[in-house]
Amino acid sequence: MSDILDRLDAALADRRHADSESSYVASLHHKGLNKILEKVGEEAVETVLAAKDVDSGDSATQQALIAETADLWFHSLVMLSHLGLDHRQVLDELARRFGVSGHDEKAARQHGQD
Ligand SMILES: N=c1c2ncn([C@@H]3O[C@H](COP(=O)(O)OP(=O)(O)OP(=O)(O)O)[C@@H](O)[C@H]3O)c2ncn1[C@@H]1O[C@H](COP(=O)(O)O)[C@@H](O)[C@H]1O
Repeated sequence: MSDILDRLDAALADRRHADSESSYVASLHHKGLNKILEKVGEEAVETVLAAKDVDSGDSATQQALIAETADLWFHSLVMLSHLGLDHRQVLDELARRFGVSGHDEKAARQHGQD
């Protein structure tokens, strides 16, 4: 999986300063962080709506959710790229969390606040 993420991040870096007319990625960077965040929010909402529409066993609604999730991931990667970050830091964070129960992590956080 991370092969396509590596390739996509390389493409995002390459397209960052391209011509906005020919590159959607360049046009997002050109419009700035607020536009990119607006797209992330929009794609998050569309993902939630597509998930609510999934009919178990119905491949069309499942495919619609997959497409919306891909849009969300893509725009999230553009956001990271705009801020000088990339997917590797996110994967590292997921790796760091791997095997740590969310309940245990939350309890440790709350304990630390006492
Ligand atoms: N993976 C993607 C990708 N996924 C989704 N999109 C675009 O994201 C947009 C989705 O947003 P919407 O559905 O809201 O479309 P829209 O209505 O046209 O958008 P707005 O006008 O509302 O901003 C569409 O234009 C999609 O084509 C993507 N655009 C580019 N990529 C990758 O980025 C690379 C570089 O793209 P360019 O910069 O366009 O060359 C491509 O080769 C791909 O690998």
